[in-house]
Amino acid sequence: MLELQSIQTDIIKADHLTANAGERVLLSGPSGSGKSYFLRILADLIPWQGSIQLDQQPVNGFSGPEWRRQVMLVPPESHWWLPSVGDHFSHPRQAAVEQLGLDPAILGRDPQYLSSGEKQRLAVLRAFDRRPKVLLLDEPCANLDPDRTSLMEDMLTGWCKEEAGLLIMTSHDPAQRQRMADRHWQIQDGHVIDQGDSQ
Ligand SMILES: Nc1ncnc2c1ncn2[C@@H]1O[C@H](COP(=O)(O)OP(=O)(O)OP(=O)(O)O)[C@@H](O)[C@H]1O
Repeated sequence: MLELQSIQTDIIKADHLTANAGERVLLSGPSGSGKSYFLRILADLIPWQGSIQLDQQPVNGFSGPEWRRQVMLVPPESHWWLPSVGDHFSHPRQAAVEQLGLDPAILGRDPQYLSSGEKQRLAVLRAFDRRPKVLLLDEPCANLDPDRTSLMEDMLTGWCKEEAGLLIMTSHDPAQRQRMADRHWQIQDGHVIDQGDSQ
């Protein structure tokens, strides 16, 4: 589904990586190794050389906005620009909001008063609404306690299964990798290496 070949920038290299629909790929590496940067390459937000294909179609076969709708990055700091949280969703999301451990009344609130963890969970739900094929998440559980982390992991796993979506997420947590990873990509000395399903 997603295939990368000979990716090269000043900071990151990747020889050949593939990931399939429905998979959960966990991206690890030391702090500052380039995990967030690599997600930005996949979203075609920074210059890079090489080849990235989605369903055998190269990036340049898509307009920029269409590529980023299909290969969607949710950064750790999400942006909210409408008066209430619910205004950002195309259809009612009460059930999903509850599944993430949030009070559905949050949909009526002003986004500027949300906590980091609330914003993080709602940003993922908002991304689901746009039906991406690939979801790129930068530490989606960074601001969540263990219970909410577990709810988020269940929701992400459900999305991969139900939508045949490909999830690529960064994580510093080996236990999370053990729970979630169908495939483990690791950044070592500037190279992104597929460690298979090794935990
Ligand atoms: N657009 C860019 N151009 C050049 N260098 C960049 C760019 N974006 C990030 N960097 C640099 O790339 C390096 C890796 O940063 P990045 O944020 O990707 O690390 P990370 O692995 O996600 O770290 P952490 O685990 O601490 O979040 C940093 O030195 C950063 O300054």
